[in-house]
Amino acid sequence: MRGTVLVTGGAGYIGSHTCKALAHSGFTPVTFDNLSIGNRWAVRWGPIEIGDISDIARLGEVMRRHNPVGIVHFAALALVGESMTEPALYYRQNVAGTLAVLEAARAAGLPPFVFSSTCAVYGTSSEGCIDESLPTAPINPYGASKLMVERVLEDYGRAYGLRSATLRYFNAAGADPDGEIGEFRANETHLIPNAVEALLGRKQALQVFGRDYPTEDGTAIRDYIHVSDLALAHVRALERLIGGGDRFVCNLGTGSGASVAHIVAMLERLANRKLPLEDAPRRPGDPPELVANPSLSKKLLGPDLTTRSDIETILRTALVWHQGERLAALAPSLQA
Ligand SMILES: NC(=O)c1ccc[n+]([C@@H]2O[C@H](COP(=O)([O-])OP(=O)(O)OC[C@H]3O[C@@H](n4cnc5c(N)ncnc54)[C@H](O)[C@@H]3O)[C@@H](O)[C@H]2O)c1
Ligand SMILES: O=c1ccn([C@@H]2O[C@H](COP(=O)(O)OP(=O)(O)O[C@H]3O[C@H](CO)[C@@H](O)[C@H](O)[C@H]3O)[C@@H](O)[C@H]2O)c(=O)[nH]1
Repeated sequence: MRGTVLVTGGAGYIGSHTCKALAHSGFTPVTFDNLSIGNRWAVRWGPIEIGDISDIARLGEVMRRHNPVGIVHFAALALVGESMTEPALYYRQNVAGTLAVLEAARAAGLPPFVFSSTCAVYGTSSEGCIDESLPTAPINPYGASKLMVERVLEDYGRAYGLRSATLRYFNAAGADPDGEIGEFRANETHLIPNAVEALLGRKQALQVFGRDYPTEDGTAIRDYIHVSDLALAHVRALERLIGGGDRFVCNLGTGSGASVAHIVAMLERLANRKLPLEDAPRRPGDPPELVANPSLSKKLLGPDLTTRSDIETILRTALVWHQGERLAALAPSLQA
C-alpha cells in the first residue's frame, strides 16, 4: 500500500469517485465528511470519519490516527445560485472551513494538499478558451470563496512550505463507468442529473435557465468533464506532489463546450424519447460560457486525462447509473 489519503467530502459526488481512483492506485482513502450532502453508501473504498471541517480538534485527532501522506480537500458548498442568496454561508464553510483543515494539517506536518477550485474564479470569460494566465474576477460568492482559498494556499506555500495543487475544474459530469457510484444529492440543482431524472419521468420537466444568452442557440455553454477523468487527475496531482513536485494551479476541462440545448438533444437521441422542458429565466450568477484551455493540465498530469469526457460517454454513464444503480444504492439495506 502507498499510504493513507485524507479525503474531505469523500462521500460527495467527485470525492467518492476520487476515493475509488485512489484505492485503485494503491492508496487508502479515509473520508472525512459531515454527510450534509454526501451519501454514506458512496463511501466504499476506505473508512469514513464523520465530522465537520470547522472542527479542528476532530480533524486533528483523525489526522493523528491515520497519518495521511496527502490530503484531498473537496468538502465545500458548491452551488453558484445558492451562493448569491447565502454568501455568509459560503465564506464560512469554504474559506473558514478550509482554514481549519489547513491548521489541522500544519499540526500534522503539512502533507501535500490537493484543492478543489473552480472555473468560477474566472468570472465572465472573454471570447474563446480560458487559460490559467487570464485574470481572475469571480462574479458570484462561490467563485470568490474559492479564489480566497487559492491565495491562502499560495501564502502557506511561501511561508510554511506547503506543496499544493489547485485544480480549477470546469463542470464535473457523468457516473462511474462500472456503475458503482454516481451523482445523487437530495436537493439536486445540476443540469445533467436533473435532465436525466426528467427524462426518466421522476421530475415533471427540466427547466432551461435562459434562452437569451449570446451563444449560437441562446442557451449557456459549459465544458463538461467526466467525473472519473477528474478523479484520475486528482490521483496524478497527488502523486506529483508526493514525488517532490512544486505547487501548481491548473484547469481541468476538455477544451470543448456544450450548450444546454445540445445536452438536451443528445439525451433525447440516446434515450429515443422526448425530454419535457420548461423555459425559465437566467439563473443569477451564471455566466454565458465557460470553456477550458486544458493544455497545462495535459502537460502536468498526462495527455490521456480526458478519455471518457466526450458528451456521449458522459450522458450514457449518467443514464445507466440513474436507471439502475441509483435505486440499488438507495436501498435501506445498503444505507448502514
Ligand atoms: N460538481 C462540479 O461540477 C464542480 C466543479 C468545480 C468545482 N467543484 C468543487 O468540487 C468539490 C466537490 O464537489 P461535488 O460536486 O462533489 O460536491 P458534493 O456536494 O457532491 O460533495 C461535497 C461533500 O462535502 C461534504 N461537506 C460539505 N460541507 C462539509 C463540512 N462543513 N464538513 C464536512 N463535510 C462537508 C458533503 O456532505 C459532501 O459529501 C467542491 O469543493 C466543489 O466546489 C465541483
Ligand atoms: O436544471 C437546470 C440546471 C442547470 N441549468 C443550466 O445548465 C448549466 C450548468 O449548470 P449546473 O449543472 O448547475 O452547473 P454550474 O452552475 O455551471 O456549476 C457547476 O460547475 C461549476 C464550474 O462551472 C462548479 O464550480 C460548481 O460547483 C458546479 O455546481 C448552467 O448554464 C445552468 O443555468 C439549467 O438550464 N437547468
